[in-house]
Amino acid sequence: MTDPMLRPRRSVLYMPGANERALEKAKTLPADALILDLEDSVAPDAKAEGRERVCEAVANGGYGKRELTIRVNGLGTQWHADDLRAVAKAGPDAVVVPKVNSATEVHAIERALEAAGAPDHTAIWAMVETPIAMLRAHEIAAASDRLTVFVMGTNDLAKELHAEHVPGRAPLLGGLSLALLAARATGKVILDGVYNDVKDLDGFAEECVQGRQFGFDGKTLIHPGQIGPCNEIFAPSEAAVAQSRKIIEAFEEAAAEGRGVVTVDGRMIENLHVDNARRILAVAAAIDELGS
Ligand SMILES: CC(C)(COP(=O)(O)OP(=O)(O)OC[C@H]1O[C@@H](n2cnc3c(N)ncnc32)[C@H](O)[C@@H]1OP(=O)(O)O)[C@@H](O)C(=O)NCCC(=O)NCCSC(=O)C[C@H](O)C(=O)O
Ligand SMILES: [Mg+2]
Repeated sequence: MTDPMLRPRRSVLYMPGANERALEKAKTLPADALILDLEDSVAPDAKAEGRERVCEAVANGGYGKRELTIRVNGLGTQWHADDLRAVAKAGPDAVVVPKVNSATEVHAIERALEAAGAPDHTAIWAMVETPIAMLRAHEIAAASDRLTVFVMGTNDLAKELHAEHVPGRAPLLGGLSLALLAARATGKVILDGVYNDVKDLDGFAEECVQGRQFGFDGKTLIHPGQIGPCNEIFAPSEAAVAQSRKIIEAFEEAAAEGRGVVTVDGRMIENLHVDNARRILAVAAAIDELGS
């Protein structure tokens, strides 16, 4: 794959790091990426055991092409430093750090990974999930090249805002937009937050469509049943791929005749639409490559 930023991250499944059955089951699930969690889903008494278990899972492998990440406990917790040291040794594709609130914190994480000898391929995925992180989203995203992905923490954000979870997510839209603006301005990938009602697949699909329309690259998930619909919704549709090919072809024909603008199906097409069509084809090709 040419561009690591184009790696498919439609479906990114969290699983409790202390749950051996889930860690094993994940090897067969069609998620693009996995987050082996040491934070919210692991009880304080099980943190040390969970840490050992997820690091062992990464070292043993068996997850195929799925991108493998570990979510550590947050800065300022009693587990953070030990988690980072263990993760640096295990060398997953990324370390997911919750509640990142400033560029200074990103630099501290970066230094800790370097000091612990983390391999270069272990990226930082920063969770943005507090009001201050929304207001500082750009400084956080721009703080490091090692930070490649923003992950929305919409449960924590709603909690901090004293907001209610409602269909359409009106109370969260300001924060989602700020994080998206920051991610796009700095060339980072950005993943939408989780949908808590694992039985409500209609509501889940609606939220996936909303996330895709907003511009998110994919969504974080909590249950295997959410993977299939999420993969489908975040992949370019056959119609979008066909339309992209048509746009590129029509524009190239026009350009050969010295024209910089053309219409396709009655709509104006300029260079920027062609760039977008090429991006859609590249995303579709990366998804095909993953499946092969
Ligand atoms: C939400 C769950 C607690 C539901 O669990 P359960 O009722 O046991 O589910 P099922 O009986 O339907 O499970 C069916 C089988 O699937 C396996 N399973 C379930 N979830 C996962 C998973 N996430 N990864 C892998 N495998 C999974 C079960 O083991 C069953 O397998 P089998 O027995 O072989 O049939 C549960 O789904 C769960 O724990 N989900 C993850 C919770 C989690 O990780 N939470 C933390 C991340 S979300 C977050 O932190 C939010 C963020 O920070 C924010 O602020 O927004
Ligand atoms: Mg959270």
